Amino acid sequence: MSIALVIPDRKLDTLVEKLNALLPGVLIQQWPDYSAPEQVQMAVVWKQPQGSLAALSNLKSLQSFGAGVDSIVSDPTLPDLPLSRIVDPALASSMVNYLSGIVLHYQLRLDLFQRQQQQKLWKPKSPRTIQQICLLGLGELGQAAAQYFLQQGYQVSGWSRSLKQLNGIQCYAGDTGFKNAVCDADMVICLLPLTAETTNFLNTERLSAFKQGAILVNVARGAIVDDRALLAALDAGQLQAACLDVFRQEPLPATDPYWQHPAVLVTPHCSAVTNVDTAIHQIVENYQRSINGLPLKHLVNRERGY
Ligand SMILES: NC(=O)C1=CN([C@@H]2O[C@H](COP(=O)(O)OP(=O)(O)OC[C@H]3O[C@@H](n4cnc5c(N)ncnc54)[C@H](OP(=O)(O)O)[C@@H]3O)[C@@H](O)[C@H]2O)C=CC1
Ligand SMILES: O=C(O)C(=O)CO
Repeated sequence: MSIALVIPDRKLDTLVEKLNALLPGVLIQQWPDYSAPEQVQMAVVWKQPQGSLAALSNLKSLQSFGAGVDSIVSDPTLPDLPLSRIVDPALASSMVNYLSGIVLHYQLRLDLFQRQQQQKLWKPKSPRTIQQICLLGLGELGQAAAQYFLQQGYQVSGWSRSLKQLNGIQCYAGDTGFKNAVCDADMVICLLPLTAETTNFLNTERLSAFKQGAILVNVARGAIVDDRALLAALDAGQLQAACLDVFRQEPLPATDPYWQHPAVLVTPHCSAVTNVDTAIHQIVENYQRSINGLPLKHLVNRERGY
């Protein structure tokens, strides 16, 4: 009985400690130093190197250590096994917290006042109007954010692959639905998964469907945005600002124009990080399900890629 952790570049002491406490007798092995790879039934994976699961000859299931699985399913050596992802109210609450802070940041014009401070410029201005917020993606995180903003009194629209019916939220799907979802929104928040369909999805044409002067917040994945199109839309004033938490290349290279752009707020992929204290329960439950031949919770649809 064993679990393998294939999570490079992260300190895993707390995760190992908690797994040992909750699953006594289960051997926790860490890539690349597997001691008994043939004993591993479940692998907990995040940005795993290609081939890192090859030695796990009796592997039954895969558990992502995060919510988005793009970096996992893009591995051509990934075995064709059930893959589950993290769905955790604590993750959703962390995302909602970040997004509520970002809305206030722009409403209070902190972006402008920060620039003015650099010039020692004392120039008061009344708050920005943010009345309608659009969520691209109405899944676990998108719906949590949509419900929060609705409770705060904003008008909320949302867009997803399949059409939803959510009280108080204007829901849309499909190509024409996209335009209707974004056209009146003062802020558009991207919470789509990165898949073949969503790569470079926010291109020139789609950004031009946004309301003039809208603000884009991307907390999903960098490659969903066509970076050149976004920079052009900002420079032309089609968009007023962009808050970016995720990037095509992370860490964001020092030469990237986003760092210096006056209309861009860069945060280092920190809006919702997996909380070991809460996510551990899903990992343990899925391990127990896996060894008992039960379906995992929060399975990824491998064909759709999310
Ligand atoms: N920055 C950060 O720290 C974090 C970022 N993330 C990112 O957030 C993403 C969303 O997470 P989560 O809410 O849990 O994901 P879900 O899978 O629960 O929701 C995804 C939503 O996107 C919609 N969608 C998928 N593909 C399309 C498409 N082609 N066109 C229109 N809508 C589409 C889905 O539609 P439908 O409902 O019809 O299936 C669904 O509503 C993750 O994939 C991850 O990349 C997650 C955690 C932290
Ligand atoms: O869980 C995810 O998908 C993340 O991006 C965590 O940072």
